[in-house]
Amino acid sequence: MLFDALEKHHDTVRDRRFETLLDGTRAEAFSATAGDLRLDYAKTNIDPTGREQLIELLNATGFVAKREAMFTGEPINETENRAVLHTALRNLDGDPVVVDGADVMPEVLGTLNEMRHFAKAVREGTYQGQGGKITDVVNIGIGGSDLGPAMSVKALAPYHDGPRCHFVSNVDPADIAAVLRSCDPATTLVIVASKTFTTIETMTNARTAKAWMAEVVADPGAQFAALSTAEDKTAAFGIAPQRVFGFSDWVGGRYSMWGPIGLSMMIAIGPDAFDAFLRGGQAMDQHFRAAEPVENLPVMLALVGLWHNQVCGYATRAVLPYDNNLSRLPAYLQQLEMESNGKGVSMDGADLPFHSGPVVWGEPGTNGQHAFYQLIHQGTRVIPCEFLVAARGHEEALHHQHQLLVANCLAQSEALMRGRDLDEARSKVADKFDGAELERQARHRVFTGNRPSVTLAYPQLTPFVFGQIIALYEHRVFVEGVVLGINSYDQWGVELGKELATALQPVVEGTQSADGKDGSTAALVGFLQKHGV
Ligand SMILES: O=P(O)(O)OC[C@H]1O[C@H](O)[C@H](O)[C@@H](O)[C@@H]1O
Repeated sequence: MLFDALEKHHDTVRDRRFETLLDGTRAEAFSATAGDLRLDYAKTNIDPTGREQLIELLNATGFVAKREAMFTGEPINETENRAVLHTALRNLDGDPVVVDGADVMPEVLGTLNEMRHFAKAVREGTYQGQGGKITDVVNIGIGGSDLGPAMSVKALAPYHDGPRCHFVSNVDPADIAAVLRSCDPATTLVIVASKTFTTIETMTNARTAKAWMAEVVADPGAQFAALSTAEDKTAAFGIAPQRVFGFSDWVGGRYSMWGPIGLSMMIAIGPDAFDAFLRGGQAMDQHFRAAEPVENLPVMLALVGLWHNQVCGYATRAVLPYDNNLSRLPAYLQQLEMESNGKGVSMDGADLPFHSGPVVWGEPGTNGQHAFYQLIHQGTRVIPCEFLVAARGHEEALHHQHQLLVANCLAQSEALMRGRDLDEARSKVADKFDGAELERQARHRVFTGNRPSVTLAYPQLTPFVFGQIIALYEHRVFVEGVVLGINSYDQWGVELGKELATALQPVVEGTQSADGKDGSTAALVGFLQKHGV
């Protein structure tokens, strides 16, 4: 089996204290830098042999050829027979990328230019709403058409000098109603972001927004823009072609914010800062494509992930940004990683003989410290943690607070590694208790330690650095997918629920009976109907 040798090796290192591995050279040897990023994975129990075995495993998968196949536009999304080319969206120098015999770059760069013109016009007021300059932008989308731009606008808040941006995703009317209540229809631009332009939540919200606008302005369609691969459908919705920004099916939804789906971000921070974001992604692409495995950040991040999930058996991964502007990063990564690598069969359709990708979750530090870190430190399950931390924030006058933030981040990874043994715990409470009570109290204060973490450090969350970070995570998903032998670029697992929801709608509305539904579903429908659904 794929991970047999690694599992055997794990048996030989599992009881070794991490801190005993940390001699004078390990911190450098078990970290990697690229561009502005430093990835430290020294606080794990991966030793030179383990790392060698992980790299051997990677090489045995034909990784180098597969990486090249992705960058050169081969249809590596085999179940949908599509190329996977989000990297082309940040290929700003325009080197040809050929799909089905044609270079896609002229069109990519052409659309990018159209976006720049439109974003500039919105920001400067040469494009206006029917009541004057645009004050608010409402992006209506879900999944990849929401999480990327919503997370980014928050991440790059210090660079936000355009109109206010709002994001509506949920079909729950509470979401759109709250946003629309805060906007003036005469000065609002609505962006309908949907790769397929069929997603029921997005289309429902888009119709609601159009009706809201139609109550006030004469031509609501004139204040709508669309981001989609389905230009026929955007026209049917009444959006003029000059405000439709198209892209191709080789851009996966969860990889799409580098192109038209990033329009709200571009309007918020301006085309130049958006370019810097793209340049950051491009710099990471160049690094990922060329660097040797041990120096390659996405490769090492992926191999560490595989070690923890598939070899050590740790089922989840906590992402803990000590950077409040990255508060939506965990949600974004949940889609990126879990929709990509949450698969039960390998590329050829056979059952996966090991676990697929981990559960990804998290919240920013220091907030999480006062909530769920208890379980990370003392719970019975080991949870590998990924810390993100900047040397500098953007609030120069409050730099001392930033230093406290950094100290907390470093303290957490140190505490997870070192722990606190019974002797130390005893000495902490020896002045308060004695005898059996001292023993009992001390045991509650023991930290086992040996809990792994990686830390991604960077100078400051600028658009350029942010681009590097996101591209790093994207390529990590690719590497993990290659080793697991799965297709990271489809998402059939979301289909069944969609189909059943469509079938259940008339049952919920009461125009169709619940007969034929399972007893639990029928009883829940009955309860909700009794209470007015
Ligand atoms: O952009 P859309 O076509 O509206 O799709 C929005 C989202 O919905 C789908 O169900 C997929 O699971 C996501 O990958 C996608 O990002």
